[in-house]
Amino acid sequence: MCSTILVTGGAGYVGSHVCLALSQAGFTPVVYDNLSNGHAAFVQWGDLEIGDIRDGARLDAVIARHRPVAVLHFAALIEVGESVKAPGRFYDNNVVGALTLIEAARRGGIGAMVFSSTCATYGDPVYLPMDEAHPQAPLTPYGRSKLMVEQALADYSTYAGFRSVCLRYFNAAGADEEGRIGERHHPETHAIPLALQTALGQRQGFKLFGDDYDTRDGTAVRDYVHVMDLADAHVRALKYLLDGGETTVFNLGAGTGTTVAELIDTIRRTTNRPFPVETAPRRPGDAPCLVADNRRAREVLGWQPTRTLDDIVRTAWRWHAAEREALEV
Ligand SMILES: NC(=O)c1ccc[n+]([C@@H]2O[C@H](COP(=O)([O-])OP(=O)(O)OC[C@H]3O[C@@H](n4cnc5c(N)ncnc54)[C@H](O)[C@@H]3O)[C@@H](O)[C@H]2O)c1
Ligand SMILES: O=c1ccn([C@@H]2O[C@H](COP(=O)(O)OP(=O)(O)O[C@H]3O[C@H](CO)[C@H](O)[C@H](O)[C@H]3O)[C@@H](O)[C@H]2O)c(=O)[nH]1
Repeated sequence: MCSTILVTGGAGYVGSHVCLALSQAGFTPVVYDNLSNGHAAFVQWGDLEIGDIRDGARLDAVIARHRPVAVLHFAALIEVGESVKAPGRFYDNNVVGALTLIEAARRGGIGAMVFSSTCATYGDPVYLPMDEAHPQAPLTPYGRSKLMVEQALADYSTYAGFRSVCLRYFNAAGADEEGRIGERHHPETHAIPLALQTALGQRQGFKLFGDDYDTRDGTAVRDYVHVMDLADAHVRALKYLLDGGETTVFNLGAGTGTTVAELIDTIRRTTNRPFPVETAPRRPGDAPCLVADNRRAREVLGWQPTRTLDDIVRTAWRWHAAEREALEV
């Protein structure tokens, strides 16, 4: 089997790791990315086609050239804080872009898509852990842009026979075991890379946002899932669709909650560097606790997250330390 898969946003963090997993599973990824936040050097397992998902004609040409059998759609603007400042950019890129892509896929004879959604579509938790039936009330334009695409995909399935799997990630983290690719966001807002860059001396100190939450140590709880476990789930979701599976949604989280204080302890232990941490006010829009109920992905896809928080921090540390070294050369 060497079916070609169109991977939008495949030059970014999660998409590049999924390309690695696709190639290991015998698929041929073709990355479609405008490189606004991606890196050509992350495209190592197939061709790179530079283009924007809002450019239907360019998509038509790429689909005609490579004849993919399905689309994995990662391309999006992802910064939650930016989305509050510039909602129009997010709706244009994430919603108009997704609709343009779906239409191009259909014109090109593609009948299935795996879509990167997020736990941010749930908003504040009503109950924990959160399953896929949890109410969806996003707190930001970013989360709402993702929910709108989920809803459009549901209608495309019902009324046009275009099948999809929406994968709602919790906190993607970690890196390729061999250090070939990793997390490189500009600007970086995620806790793990920021703490590791502080441990490396690239940042002054780590700001811990809020120690007055109603959690076991007062800091916010998140569900960190290794990016290669996420990648494995994408390959499974793709095979599910190629086998004729019907449109559905899965949570992708490890199912375990970690507080920010516990995360910092793990990072200090792994790096063996006692970097400075300063408590700061809560970050606006942050939920106190987000943990996935991942039973559905386990049962339907046979998915099993196998990497621990230690694996996440170890692989991320290796990646960020190598990035730091590269800067010194
Ligand atoms: N990182 C996380 O923890 C997380 C959590 C939940 C959901 N997600 C979702 O996963 C997906 C990937 O996230 P990531 O962390 O890898 O982000 P990323 O910024 O590293 O990757 C996104 C990629 O999409 C490309 N892109 C953006 N807009 C484009 C456009 N209009 N046309 C073509 N390419 C475009 C960027 O250049 C980049 O390579 C996103 O859809 C994001 O919303 C990520
Ligand atoms: O410098 C920092 C950065 C983060 N945090 C804390 O660490 C936890 C994790 O924060 P991240 O920014 O790493 O991740 P989020 O949970 O905010 O974000 C995740 O969920 C978002 C939606 O809520 C988006 O989907 C995003 O892409 C995804 O990583 C939060 O409690 C946050 O307040 C800090 O204390 N200091």
